[in-house]
Amino acid sequence: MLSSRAFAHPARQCLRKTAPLQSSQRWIPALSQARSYATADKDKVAKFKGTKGSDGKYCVTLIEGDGIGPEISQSVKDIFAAAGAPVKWESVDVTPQLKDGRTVIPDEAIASVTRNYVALKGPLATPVGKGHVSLNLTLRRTFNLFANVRPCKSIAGYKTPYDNVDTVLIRENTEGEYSGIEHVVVDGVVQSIKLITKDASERVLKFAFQYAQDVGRTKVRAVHKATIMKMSDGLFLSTARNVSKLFPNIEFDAELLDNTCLKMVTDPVPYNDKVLVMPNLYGDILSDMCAGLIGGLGLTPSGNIGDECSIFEAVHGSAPDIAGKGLANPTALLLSSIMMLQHMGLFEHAERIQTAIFKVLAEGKTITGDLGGKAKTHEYAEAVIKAL
Ligand SMILES: NC(=O)C1=CN([C@@H]2O[C@H](COP(=O)(O)OP(=O)(O)OC[C@H]3O[C@@H](n4cnc5c(N)ncnc54)[C@H](O)[C@@H]3O)[C@@H](O)[C@H]2O)C=CC1
Ligand SMILES: O=C(O)CCC(=O)C(=O)O
Ligand SMILES: [Mg+2]
Repeated sequence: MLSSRAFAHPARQCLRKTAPLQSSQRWIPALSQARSYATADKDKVAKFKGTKGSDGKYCVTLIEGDGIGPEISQSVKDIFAAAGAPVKWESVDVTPQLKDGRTVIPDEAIASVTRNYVALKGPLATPVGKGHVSLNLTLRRTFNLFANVRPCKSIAGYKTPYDNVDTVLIRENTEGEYSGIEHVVVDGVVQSIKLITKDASERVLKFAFQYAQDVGRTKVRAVHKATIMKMSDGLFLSTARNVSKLFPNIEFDAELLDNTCLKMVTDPVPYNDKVLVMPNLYGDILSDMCAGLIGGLGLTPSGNIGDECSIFEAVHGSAPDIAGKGLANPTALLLSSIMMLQHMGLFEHAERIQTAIFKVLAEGKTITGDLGGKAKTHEYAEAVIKAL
């Protein structure tokens, strides 16, 4: 495991001042367009964006998570309250339970997400080797959150060796190498099955093309390793080719994963007009790598999108090395909550909060240790509140 010091960006001393981002940064397409991803069931489509109560507030499920989760969740709660965002949090516990030998999420948590359609989630730790299966994966599977959208954009004012990074990765979120289907063949030999289905590939690929169209990206690129995994990645790739025919205005091509890694760390800018779509594990790894290009895991958000509900979370994990010390950077979870507000159609609140975040980051005076600053998590959150 990396220490926070080892993780700090090599360019952390090179902060420079520039103007905060002028234009709106929208990662989730506009409300009407995004509906085309959703189910044909009208009642469900209407609720997909969250439900407004009689008090004018949207009830959103909050899973604070492990490690740094409660600290960064507190920042989101404080900033939303100060910004007057019409969101009422419903906190739920997701301590895993064993039912018939399977890890399950407590019924109350499932009921809350089902009722609210929208959730914000802190990181959840997964034990290595023996122990419960990943709750992150369990949540994605339970709610059929088939597409994980992971944008990564350079932060104005925070200098890294890479300028103008603006990548979007869409990761298949329910199967692939994350299927967790493993068994011992004979003593000393284990087998892990990578499951790829046409149905799951097709739905994430359609989502990726639709997403590209909605956010004005002109190209979709499938990232694969069909040279080696000829059948599984082969199926993902052939499905991508078929789906591309439904979107004649979007250019489609494909690239081998290892080559993508090389090209991205050499020059990420050619990826700025594309949406990259890929099987589960590739998206997991590549999204951490992208975070490294812009200053680290403290900065990158994500959204797990399904047909009926969505869970927004940071790309990073529970960061046990810094947990409980007030050192965590809450920006990644905050930007995930901005994606959430955009998804809910609350664009004005999203814009106001993210403008304040980018202003504080660009000023560089009150930033957390991962970015080379000295501010504690709550001090950074207070600076954002002042900037609102
Ligand atoms: N979606 C989720 O909930 C995820 C959960 N995990 C779980 O998290 C646990 C820890 O995993 P690691 O490999 O250590 O990855 P990690 O992402 O938790 O941490 C990697 C490095 O990044 C730093 N870091 C991460 N988030 C940060 C933040 N907001 N501010 C400042 N520094 C930050 C950490 O201090 C650490 O040095 C594991 O149990 C893993 O299974 C890992 C990734 C995603
Ligand atoms: O569930 C986990 O333990 C890890 C998940 C993860 O790394 C991710 O979603 O990016
Ligand atoms: Mg990951």
